Order: sequence, then structure tokens, then C-alpha cells
Amino acid sequence: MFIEPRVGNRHNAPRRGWIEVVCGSMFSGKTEELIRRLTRARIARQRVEIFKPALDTRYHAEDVVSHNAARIRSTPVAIASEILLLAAGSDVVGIDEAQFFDDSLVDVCAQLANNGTRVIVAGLDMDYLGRPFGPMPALLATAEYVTKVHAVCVCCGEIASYSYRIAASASQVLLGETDSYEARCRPCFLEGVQSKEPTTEARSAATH
Ligand SMILES: Nc1ncnc2c1ncn2[C@@H]1O[C@H](COP(=O)(O)OP(=O)(O)O)[C@@H](O)[C@H]1O
Ligand SMILES: Cc1cn([C@H]2C[C@H](O)[C@@H](COP(=O)(O)O)O2)c(=O)[nH]c1=O
Ligand SMILES: [Zn+2]
Repeated sequence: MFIEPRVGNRHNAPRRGWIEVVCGSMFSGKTEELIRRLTRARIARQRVEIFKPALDTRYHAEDVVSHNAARIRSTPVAIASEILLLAAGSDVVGIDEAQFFDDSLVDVCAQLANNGTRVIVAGLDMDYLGRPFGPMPALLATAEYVTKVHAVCVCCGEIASYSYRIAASASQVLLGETDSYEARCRPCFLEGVQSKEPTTEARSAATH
């Protein structure tokens, strides 16, 4: 879908930067798509740097890892401004789990793009209650290219845009995978939220 444009052009024009955002629910293929684009940029011999929030230790402390085990080495950072220092000299910057960063990520991405870097950001557009998540709404508004990917609803097989939480927690940040979340379509998400389905803990207690 995205080409790997040359860095600068034949006439030594300044290189152009821009922002791409890949968003969607959990299990929708955001990380796979991020890895695909970054891998192609590497094949095109571009200088690629990849970052993720240090708090995301779910699969691996350093690698960005998809739910079906595709992986790429990354640098975990505690705050978004570290990316500016560490990305110096890169042609392409990839950022996964962008929803966990604070709002300063929006300015960091803009500065990188203004200076000629292609920035590819992947993140959850909504949290487990369907609320816009962290800096994602502002990134979506300021990106040149937006791709929304979809998972499969585990209840009915339709396309899923929501991440339904089955674990008992009301904290906005709760790392997890299929143990704690299900991809759901709108009606199945609403049904779960409105009927207050039992959590994984309650289901497990009922069977033991
Ligand atoms: N309900 C689901 N819908 C679609 N893919 C799923 C689902 N559950 C697990 N998967 C797996 O998750 C992969 C996508 O993983 P990943 O790229 O890490 O997604 P994301 O980063 O959006 O959470 C799919 O290729 C598929 O193998
Ligand atoms: C919906 C939701 C998710 N999370 C966490 C759960 C996972 O650790 C990540 C999302 O990872 P993915 O690559 O998109 O599958 O975010 C959360 O903390 N809060 C939420 O509301
Ligand atoms: Zn459904």
C-alpha cells in the first residue's frame, strides 16, 4: 500500500516528511501492518528506528511483537521526548502502542515529520469503554495518512472495532491479551457493556 520513496530526490530537493497512523481495536493487525511497512523501508535501505513505551512489557521488554508472533527490535522509551534524541538521522521512525504515551507525542511526531522523517504510528484508537485513547485522536487529526484496521468479532464473526475487557479492572491501562480482552463488533460490545457480563475471574470461579 505504501511505497518507499527515495530520501530526497535527484535534484537534491529537501526530503519530505509525513505522519502515517495505523489504528483499530486489539487484534486488528496494527502491529503486523507497522512491521510490514518498516520491513519494506529496511529493504529499501532506509535508516529505520522503532520505539515503544517502556511500560509495554507484555510479550518482550524490547521487541515489538504481534499477536501472531511477528517481531522487530525496538527501543523502549519512558517519555515521548526521548524519541527525538534517539531518532536523529533516521529516514523512518516507527512507534507502536502510541496510546500509552502522553500528549507530547503529537508534537514529537510533528517535529520529526517537519524535519523530513516518515513517521509511522500504531495504536489503539479507543480504550475498553470505547473512549478515545491518549494522544491518538490528535495524531489521527494531524496525520497525512490514516489506516483503520479491523479484527474479527469473537462473538459473531463480523468486523470488530472495539476491545471488550473481560478482566475485572476499571483502570484505563491494563496490559493483556486474550486473557483480558476480546475483539468485538459494535452490537456485541454494547451487549457486553450494558449487560455487565461476568469477568474472567468470575467465569473461572464458577467452574472451580
Ligand atoms: N479476533 C481476532 N481477529 C483478528 N485477528 C486475531 C483475532 N484474535 C487473534 N488474532 C490474531 O492477531 C493477529 C494480529 O495481531 P497484531 O498485529 O498484534 O494486532 P494488534 O496490534 O492490532 O493488536 C492476526 O493476524 C491474528 O493472527
Ligand atoms: C483496550 C485497552 C487495552 N489496553 C492494553 C492491552 C494491551 O496490552 C494493549 C493493546 O495492545 P494491542 O497491540 O493493540 O493488542 O493495550 C489497555 O491498557 N487499556 C485498554 O482500555
Ligand atoms: Zn459481534
